[in-house]
Amino acid sequence: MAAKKEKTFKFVIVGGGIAGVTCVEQLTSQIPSADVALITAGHHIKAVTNYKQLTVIHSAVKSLHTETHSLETADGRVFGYEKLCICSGGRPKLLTQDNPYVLGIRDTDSAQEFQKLLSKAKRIVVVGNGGIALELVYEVEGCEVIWAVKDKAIGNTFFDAGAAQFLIPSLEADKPEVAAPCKRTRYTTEEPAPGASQTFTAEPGSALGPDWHEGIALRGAQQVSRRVSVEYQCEVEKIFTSEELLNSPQQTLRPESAGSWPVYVQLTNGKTFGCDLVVSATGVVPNAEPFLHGNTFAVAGDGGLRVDDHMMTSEPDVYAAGDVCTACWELSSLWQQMRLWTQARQMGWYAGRCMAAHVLSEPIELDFCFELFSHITKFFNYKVVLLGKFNGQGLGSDHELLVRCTKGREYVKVVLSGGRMVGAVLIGETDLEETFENLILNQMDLTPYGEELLNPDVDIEDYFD
Ligand SMILES: Cc1cc2nc3c(=O)[nH]c(=O)nc-3n(C[C@H](O)[C@H](O)[C@H](O)COP(=O)(O)OP(=O)(O)OC[C@H]3O[C@@H](n4cnc5c(N)ncnc54)[C@H](O)[C@@H]3O)c2cc1C
Ligand SMILES: NC(=O)C1=CN([C@@H]2O[C@H](COP(=O)(O)OP(=O)(O)OC[C@H]3O[C@@H](n4cnc5c(N)ncnc54)[C@H](OP(=O)(O)O)[C@@H]3O)[C@@H](O)[C@H]2O)C=CC1
Repeated sequence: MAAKKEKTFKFVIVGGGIAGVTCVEQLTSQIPSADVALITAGHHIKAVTNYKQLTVIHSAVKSLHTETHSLETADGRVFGYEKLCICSGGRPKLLTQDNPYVLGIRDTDSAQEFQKLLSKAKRIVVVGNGGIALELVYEVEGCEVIWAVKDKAIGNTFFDAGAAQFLIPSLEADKPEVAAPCKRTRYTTEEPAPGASQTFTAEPGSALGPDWHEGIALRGAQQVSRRVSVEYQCEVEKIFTSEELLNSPQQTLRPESAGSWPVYVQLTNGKTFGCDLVVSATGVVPNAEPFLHGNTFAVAGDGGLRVDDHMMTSEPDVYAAGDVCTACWELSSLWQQMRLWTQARQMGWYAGRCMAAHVLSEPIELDFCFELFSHITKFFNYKVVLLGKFNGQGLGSDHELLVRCTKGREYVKVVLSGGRMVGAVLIGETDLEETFENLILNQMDLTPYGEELLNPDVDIEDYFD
């Protein structure tokens, strides 16, 4: 690299999302005198990073040179590092690039863009069957929603068909006046400090995370409340603009409909829908590219930087955490990676601890939070808790399920393998999460209890205390 290093920091963290900020917090608490730089492309950083030794640089990293331990930012500056942690997150894996009618939702800017376009929309098509789609189809009002999913049931990334069936009536009912309470710490974003170095580009900001739609009106241009039609087992065949459609020789639409919408989505089930906007809620791609060129990072099949049980990539002194990385250590049989806020925070925290431990030559073991998968969220105004191998992931036919369901109130599913609990899905106010978490962790043989385990007349909490 020709340019001279402006400064060499002990620690450099790239990315001001939850993973990067937690990593900084952990490093500065472990080694308060450490010289730390946070380099981030977005306008905002998550939460407060109020440490004297912290230098915040608002610019995107353009290239990384692991041999010289340096990186170059979009505004042409070069910084050196002793240890680096890449927390550059992910971006939406869009159905198609550069189509103004196809939108992904990731950060504040894209959510505002969606809100603006929605306010003029009468019909939108939502494609995808994961977290964003589940939240959107429930929250959007004043607009018809066509929801196209690949699977036989809704919410494939979180649920099985039973849970989906439990949830579906909520899409048809009116929303309750009072939303289920949120008992989680809320994070806010911080404006850049006055005078802080920054270049505003079209760079991605941090992912929105839990509760992102609270306080944002997701309202379309119609007088209807919620109206969702689900198109099952189909994918997008083609997306046309109105003009393309009118000029197309094989017109598949009814003539009266052609030309009345700005964009049309042809699905593999043979149906074509005109709409004002297509939301591509089709997953995330790790933001690893700026770091790859000229280096020899090991990259996982999903495009993430492979990390070991110390959050280290294959390049010396380079760590990674959050959505950009792929956990490639020998995983616990009860944990799997999902690109979630909680995991990004746990990884950032643990990466910070590992970096500090390595500098201080202290031993460090894989954190306990990677023992058991747990995720608490809210879908369709129900509290949802997912534990361990909640969908029998990787168990093949070697598992049995116990299910208890009360329509409109709760859905409880337990996954057992060899008589031991290995996962659970809890929807509604079940109060079972703590007991089940313990039963999964202690791997007690539950064979003697059989179906009694879910007997609503047995106070299971007392039973296993
Ligand atoms: C709409 C939405 C709702 C969600 N809801 C939930 C939820 O309810 N529960 C849950 O658990 N998870 C949820 N998630 C997922 C969760 O938000 C993410 O998994 C998590 O925030 C990822 O954090 P991160 O720090 O790894 O990445 P990000 O938040 O993406 O942060 C990456 C940071 O890196 C910066 N950056 C990127 N490239 C560069 C570069 N080249 N140079 C410098 N900086 C760079 C970005 O500006 C950003 O600051 C949601 C995600 C979305 C999009
Ligand atoms: N409450 C929560 O916990 C929330 C979490 N999130 C997180 O934010 C991130 C982004 O959310 P989201 O975009 O919904 O990602 P998800 O990974 O949750 O879901 C993506 C969905 O899109 C499907 N899909 C992928 N490609 C296509 C395609 N070409 N055509 C049709 N469907 C496709 C996937 O199916 P398949 O799985 O078969 O590939 C999957 O159903 C995720 O990491 C998610 O976990 C987001 C919102 C809320």
